[in-house]
Amino acid sequence: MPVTVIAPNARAFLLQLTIILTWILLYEAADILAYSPHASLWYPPAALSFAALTLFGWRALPAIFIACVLISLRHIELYHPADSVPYLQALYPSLAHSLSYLCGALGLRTLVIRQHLRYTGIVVSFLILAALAALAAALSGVWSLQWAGLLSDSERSAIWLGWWLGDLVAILSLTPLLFLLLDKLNGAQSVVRIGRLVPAIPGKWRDYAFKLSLALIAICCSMLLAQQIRQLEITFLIFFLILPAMWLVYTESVWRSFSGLALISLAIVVLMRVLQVTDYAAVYQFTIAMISASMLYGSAVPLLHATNQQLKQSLTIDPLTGILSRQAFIEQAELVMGRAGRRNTKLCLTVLDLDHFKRVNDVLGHQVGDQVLQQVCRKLQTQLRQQDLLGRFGGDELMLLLPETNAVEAALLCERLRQSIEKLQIKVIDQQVTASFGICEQQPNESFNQLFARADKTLLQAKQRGRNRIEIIAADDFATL
Ligand SMILES: Nc1nc2c(ncn2[C@@H]2O[C@H](COP(=O)(O)OP(=O)(O)OP(=O)(O)O)[C@@H](O)[C@H]2O)c(=O)[nH]1
Repeated sequence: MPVTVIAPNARAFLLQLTIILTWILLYEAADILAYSPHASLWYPPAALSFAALTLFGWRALPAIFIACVLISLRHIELYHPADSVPYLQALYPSLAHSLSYLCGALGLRTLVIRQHLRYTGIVVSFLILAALAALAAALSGVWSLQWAGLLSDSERSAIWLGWWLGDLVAILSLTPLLFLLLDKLNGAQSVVRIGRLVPAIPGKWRDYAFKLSLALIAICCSMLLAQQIRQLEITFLIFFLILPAMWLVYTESVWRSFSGLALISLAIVVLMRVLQVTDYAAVYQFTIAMISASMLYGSAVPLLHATNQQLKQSLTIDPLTGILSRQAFIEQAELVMGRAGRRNTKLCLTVLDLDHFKRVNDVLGHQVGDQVLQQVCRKLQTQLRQQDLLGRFGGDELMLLLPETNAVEAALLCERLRQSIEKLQIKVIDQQVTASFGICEQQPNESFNQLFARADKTLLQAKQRGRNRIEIIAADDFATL
């Protein structure tokens, strides 16, 4: 298949072009939803500016600035054709927007890079810096428009709050998804790699669609009621949206959660416009802001869950050999022994230890020693039944619990195991790596510790009697195979 290689310069140009076009497209979308001049219910270009400047730093500045200038010029031509606005002054709002978001984005970049922020740290910093950058963009934006002669003093004081909220709501609800999309576009090389930080959660699309539909139904119902009844209290019904939204975020991947969040915010702003409930714009804007912040915090839950799973796994499984850790082996062995006692069935515990393993390390090195341990464990595992338990007591000492097995059967199995270790053909100087086994059959009401102590003593016997051998205690007597 032919492979297209894009030169770095062409790649950079494509990136700039993509940002400019997307920015303009988002501006047009926001313009449809503007409810008063310079005040949108939700202003997506701000989200793109913040996301692109955070991910690409200074490199995204030209694209953002050019997009702003183009839009400012068009805005002046459309809305102030008669005014003699010097075109140079049209640069003020573009500078105000670009520089405000650049400061916020650079702040976030610096924190992520210098402080090695973890996921929740990134979320908290993002929320604070997004709010500050949006505030700076709104205040400098209205001032710049006044300086350019496009806004009066009274208009300036009337619109800065709506401007701020519109920007902030869009940033909180759309930037997380834009972080993921732009990072993918950038070959997962960006500073904020949320997609990498949070593990993927496999889930059915049908379940995701169900949760998302519940959220959309909650939005539609509450907003229709608000339109019909037209009472402020009724608009607060939208807060119930938090239930499906949090269900979504706790149980789905960040990609699905953040796409859902973008869709939820889009549905609210579109319905606000369609149902003509813009009188309650502030309620809905605060709802989006609160839901977004909660979903962002909530998206740490799958991460915590995955970390817990990893921790649990590392406590249960011995990382070197992949067999049960000592603790996990003892816990499971006690359960199996309890069951055997109740059912009155036979059970054996074997403790085995590699012979002269210290020599393997001394002669061949610790790394080879590790490989020998891994090889031995793999070999043992292939010869055991599903109900048998294999665990590492520590060092080169392993434990093997054999349910529903009497001493004779255990001895036969262990003899096969002993031979298979011998056949591994790991030689140290002139000697083969072998193992010694101590087998004990469980006595009535015997605890794990008591059984282990006896099996360990039996192993010692095998070592003293020459190694590479099996010793058994069937009842109270020693036997040698
Ligand atoms: N490579 C490696 N070596 C380990 C590990 N854990 C313990 N050891 C080494 O395993 C050796 C265990 O030696 P011992 O069981 O005391 O003695 P031995 O040389 O096996 O002799 P006998 O048991 O008496 O046959 C020590 O040298 C430990 O340092 C490990 O995870 N990896």
